[in-house]
Amino acid sequence: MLLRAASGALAAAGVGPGSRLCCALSGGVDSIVLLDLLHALAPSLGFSLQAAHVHHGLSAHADAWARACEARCAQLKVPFALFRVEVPCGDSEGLEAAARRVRHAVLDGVECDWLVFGHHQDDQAETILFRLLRGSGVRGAAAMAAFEPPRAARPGRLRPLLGCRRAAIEAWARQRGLAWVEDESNAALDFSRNHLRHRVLPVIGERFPAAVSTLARAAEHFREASELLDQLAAQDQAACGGRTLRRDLLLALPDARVANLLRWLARRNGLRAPARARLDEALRQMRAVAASHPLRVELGDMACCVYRGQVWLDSDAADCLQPRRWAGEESLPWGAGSIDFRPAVGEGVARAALDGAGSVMLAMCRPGLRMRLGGGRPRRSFRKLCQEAGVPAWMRERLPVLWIDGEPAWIGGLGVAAEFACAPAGPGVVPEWRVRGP
Ligand SMILES: Nc1ncnc2c1ncn2[C@@H]1O[C@H](COP(=O)(O)OP(=O)(O)OP(=O)(O)O)[C@@H](O)[C@H]1O
Repeated sequence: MLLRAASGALAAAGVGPGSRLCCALSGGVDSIVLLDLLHALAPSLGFSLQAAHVHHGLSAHADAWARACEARCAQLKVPFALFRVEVPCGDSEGLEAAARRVRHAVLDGVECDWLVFGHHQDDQAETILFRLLRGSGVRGAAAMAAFEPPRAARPGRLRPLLGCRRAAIEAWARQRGLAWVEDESNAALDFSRNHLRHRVLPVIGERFPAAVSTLARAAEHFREASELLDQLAAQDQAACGGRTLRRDLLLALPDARVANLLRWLARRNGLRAPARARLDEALRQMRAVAASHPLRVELGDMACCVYRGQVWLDSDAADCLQPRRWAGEESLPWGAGSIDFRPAVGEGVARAALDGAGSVMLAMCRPGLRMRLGGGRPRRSFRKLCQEAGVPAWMRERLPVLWIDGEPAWIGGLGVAAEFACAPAGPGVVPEWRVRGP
């Protein structure tokens, strides 16, 4: 039964000949059984198997767990990797959460297609209950996925035992005579999760004997709903103009859809989704101020920026705006956006000034920058130019400046310096700044 469930879950994720699996081995009964099952399935499904243990150094027994994992892998002739990590103390989310974050980060670096975890149905029920009690939304209530496909350089995640009960896993371990280690923290009732496991779920089970599988089923419904919300966010993003959103189109959407879209954008960029109250505040301000008013609202790991009719999420510290040499490229990256250089006639920077220059650099503003924007106009300081053009203070340090032999020739959002401007009907290059969210 357990073997069939695991094999079905692997097949559903497309695991087959050539797939490289790594069993995340804690040494506890769940992952010891998982390793046993994967080892049994590898020849018939044709995947290669390795195992990895993360040594957090937090428990007095940590060395013994690592040795037990290594010994079991040696018995099974499964290649084994041990990772020693340091868990930072004083994490705002607590030691357990910090350990989990460090563990996942190190496991993500394992050379494989799939990391395989021993989570089971009882874990799933505890997770959904725990998250609901913390007021989580649809996404959090979706709890854990049976599989998460590989992303960028990160291996995918598989949880082949997610449909299996803890009791069935323990029964398998006993029947096969497997040895495992007990994590003493699992018995400690002071952790909320353990409290749910040992105190709350048994009481619920007295009245609702199928509570664990029912809660796991509810998680699946939430997962479906969460996927639909993600699809809606992708559609809304496209309808609002793509990577940078058009303010007018975005604000034509109801609040709940704007919030859904901003959360989705944050997650897609590896940032923590902003708290509900911050999102509400961003929306309130966006709706309250005039369309032409620039705005920057902090949203935790990022900020929501509104400028010249565009809205984007900004996680870009100004110090990531690296100076770059321009040597005729069509486009250069600038923060999360780009500067595109468009050949033109009678506008932009004079081609001759660019071609004859010793160095053309794209960089931030430097102290003391002064520039004359038009023939008859006075030379002005950078601050004055920004004030006149209504560039908000938070935007100023991000403005790209094109420096020709150390002189400012163009400032993004402001214009071309009179000395470098292209003559009427002469060949020119127009730099175009494309602001984009992360
Ligand atoms: N120290 C470890 N080294 C390698 N894998 C581990 C380790 N600890 C846990 N795992 C893997 O994670 C699974 C879940 O473990 P556990 O329930 O202790 O973690 P969790 O914190 O509840 O979950 P998660 O780490 O996924 O958030 C285990 O079955 C195992 O596959």
